[in-house]
Amino acid sequence: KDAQFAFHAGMIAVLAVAFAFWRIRNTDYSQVRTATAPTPQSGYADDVIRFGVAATVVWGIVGFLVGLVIALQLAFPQLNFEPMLTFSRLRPLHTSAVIFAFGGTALISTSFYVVQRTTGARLFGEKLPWFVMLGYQLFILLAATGYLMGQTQSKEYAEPEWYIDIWLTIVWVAYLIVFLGTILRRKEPHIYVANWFYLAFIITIAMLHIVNNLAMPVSFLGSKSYSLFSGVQDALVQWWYGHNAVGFFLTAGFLGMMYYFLPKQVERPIYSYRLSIVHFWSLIFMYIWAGPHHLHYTALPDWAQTLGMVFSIMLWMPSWGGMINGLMTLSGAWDKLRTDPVLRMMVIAIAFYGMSTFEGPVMSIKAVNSLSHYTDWTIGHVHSGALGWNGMITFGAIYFLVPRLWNRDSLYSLRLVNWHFWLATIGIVLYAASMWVSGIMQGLMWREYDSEGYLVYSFVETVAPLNPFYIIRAGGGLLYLAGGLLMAYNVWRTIRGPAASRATSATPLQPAE
Ligand code: HEM
Ligand code: HEM
Ligand SMILES: [Cu+2]
Repeated sequence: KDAQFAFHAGMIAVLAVAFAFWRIRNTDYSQVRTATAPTPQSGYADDVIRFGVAATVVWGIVGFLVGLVIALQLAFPQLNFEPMLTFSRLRPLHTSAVIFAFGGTALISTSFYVVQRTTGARLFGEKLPWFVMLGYQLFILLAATGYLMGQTQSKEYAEPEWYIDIWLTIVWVAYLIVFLGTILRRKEPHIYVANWFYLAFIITIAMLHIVNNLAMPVSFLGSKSYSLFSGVQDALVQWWYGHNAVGFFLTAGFLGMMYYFLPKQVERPIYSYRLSIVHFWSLIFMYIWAGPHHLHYTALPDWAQTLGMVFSIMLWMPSWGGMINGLMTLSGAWDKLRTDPVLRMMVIAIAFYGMSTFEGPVMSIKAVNSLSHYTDWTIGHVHSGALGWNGMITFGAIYFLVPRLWNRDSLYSLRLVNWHFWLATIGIVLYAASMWVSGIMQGLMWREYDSEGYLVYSFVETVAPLNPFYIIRAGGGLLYLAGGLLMAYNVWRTIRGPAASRATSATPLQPAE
């Protein structure tokens, strides 16, 4: 019925034919004819993780690059010259590329790594993990090409249309089966806390995704659909989803990453295992109620807004429980920060996690939100969490994983890691600081009245002064992107470099770590 649907159908047809050819060329027919069962694989399933780690690096670069482009488009509107590449289409491309492509692929890859190492079991299913990984990449490609063609169902962070949502649901259920199946096969009676965080992320995202995307397609051969909800109910469901995407995708999943890679890198056990359990349960029970802080001063009933505010403020405690647990894991080993740039990356991630989860509860207070809402302050808050916490902890995990997955003695260059660290950190500071200034300025100008009760500034007069700050923000983004490119080079050289001196090419199953 429409060009977007036709394009996606064609794209899937081409990929399916290519996959069929690949299968035919790579099938061992001698085995088929003699009907011998393929030899069961032993050791950890790491191929799929190697693919995922490489894809994470690529998606990171793409996402940061598109971020830089839209930052420049806000500073220099003349850059909106081509309909497919306008700000309105590239913005969802950016948010999906960084959150779902970069963050999601990092979460799937690290969860596959962590669950095997902490259970002493091989990933459940031989082909299923590959189905999850490649199926998820297909979801990203469908979403991204859809945005460029102008497709959206107008729900932030849930823009793809119904058929892409259904595909993601299938992939996500397979992900749950792989993860749970591996846990059920564990050789270790105890389930390490990182797996709890990953599991909470997988289950909750499934629930949020399905409910928020309930919709009726106009035609089964067209892309347009209508949401099951309307009006304020639609808004509430959308921000229940949006806020918990932050809580479970960008927080719980990445805490799973922290709880494995940080103790491994410091070579110390987690500071307090009891604290990790307490803050896990309080985090997941509180996050789910805080969504209405995105709808302050809207048609949402007042009591619901206050409820969202109260739960947001309470969230401060479980959030900082995670931060304190991470930082205190370093007690007695702080000197390692001087020599280990990978550890430094993880620690600054935790510091930014603490900062953005302090800022968030403050912004959820209705009096503060009346100033910050709709302004660049929100954008600054988003990126101190996203660049500082999600970005940095992922970089740390990548630097940890690459030498181990490709069986190398060490990374190609620790000096480059150090450069990456400083470029990214200065980039974040420029980004967050410029957005605080422009955001608060914007908020104050919008609410300034003269003695007769008239607004002092017209809207356009509040836009013009933002320009210098948008240029500073783009500068910060450029530094962050440059750091990402150094990482890509470092990862590439590590993979191309010589194999480890103690060569053990296949990773055998080891007792749970
Ligand atoms: C080079 C780095 C980056 C740059 C230059 C950049 C730039 C931008 C820009 C210009 C916007 C639109 C702001 C507006 O509409 O006023 C934006 C939005 C957004 N970005 Fe980034 N970004 C970067 C990295 C990231 C990363 C790594 C993440 C997540 C992991 C992220 C998540 C988001 C989100 C969630 C939004 C939407 C915010 C909202 O609607 O409140 N960004 N980014
Ligand atoms: C206790 C933790 C947190 C609380 C209570 C919180 C609270 C808030 C509040 C009040 C807003 C502004 C809503 C508005 O005025 O429209 C907001 C926006 C946002 N926050 Fe947080 N935040 C927290 C942590 C984080 C973290 C760690 C991240 C990222 C990793 C994050 C990502 C976002 C995003 C993406 C938005 C923009 C949503 C949008 O309008 O598109 N938050 N948060
Ligand atoms: Cu929220």
